[in-house]
Amino acid sequence: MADVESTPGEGIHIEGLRKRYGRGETAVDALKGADIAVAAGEVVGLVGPSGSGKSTLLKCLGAVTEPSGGRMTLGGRVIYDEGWRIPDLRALRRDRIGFVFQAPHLIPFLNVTDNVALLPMLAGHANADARARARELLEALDVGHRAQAMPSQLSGGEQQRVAIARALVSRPPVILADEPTAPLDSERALGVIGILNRMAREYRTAVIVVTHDEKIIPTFERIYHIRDGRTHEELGEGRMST
Ligand SMILES: Nc1ncnc2c1ncn2[C@@H]1O[C@H](COP(=O)(O)OP(=O)(O)OP(=O)(O)O)[C@@H](O)[C@H]1O
Repeated sequence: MADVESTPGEGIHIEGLRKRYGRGETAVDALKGADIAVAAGEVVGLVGPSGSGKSTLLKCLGAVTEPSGGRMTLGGRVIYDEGWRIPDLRALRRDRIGFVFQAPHLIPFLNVTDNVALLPMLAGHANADARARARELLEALDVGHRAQAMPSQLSGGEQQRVAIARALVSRPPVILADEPTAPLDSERALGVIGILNRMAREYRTAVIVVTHDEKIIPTFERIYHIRDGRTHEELGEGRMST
């Protein structure tokens, strides 16, 4: 949408991504060469022990922290390339990256539709268009009947679906989900992963799920393990049924 143009539907790719915090003797190399390729429509897992660099990688992927080196392309557009970066990372975050967190973080004084429509409205889209797009997504996520409700009137699972609608509203080429199922029981956790798989396919979005959750790890076809700042790809059990 808005300021950042790209070819939609080409996923996210990083090569040799590095991140050093600080300098001199106290410098920490949190990422030493991370490689990830997620195609449009694909959902992958990202797992790793504490301190391995997961949060740093997620922040770089989400254009929250700039890497020290390496390359990233998103939706067919180069974002970072060995010290160079696109000028407007804020517009990129707003328009081209969807975030889903452990807690839904809905705005309590806006109804469900406006929670989903808020970002495109702030980005300058007509309110009616943004709300129509929000309602379409809420329908697709089976919460269309709650479109006028306030967040506090929704169940936890409904709130998480609204948060997924909000992440998709700008049709981002990538969604970054940080422990999206941690507080949920098995059935609800698998429900959320099922929805992310369905939405990835329908909206041609690449989805990266950072997780420790043993309930959902068997659902991934591919998993990136991060250890000591480097990624290793493994085939998962991929027992997804959506
Ligand atoms: N702002 C920072 N300044 C200096 N070092 C940092 C900073 N942020 C993270 N680190 C270091 O970088 C390394 C990777 O940290 P990161 O937070 O990415 O790990 P993580 O895998 O997300 O861990 P956890 O699962 O415990 O959150 C760690 O050694 C950490 O101490």
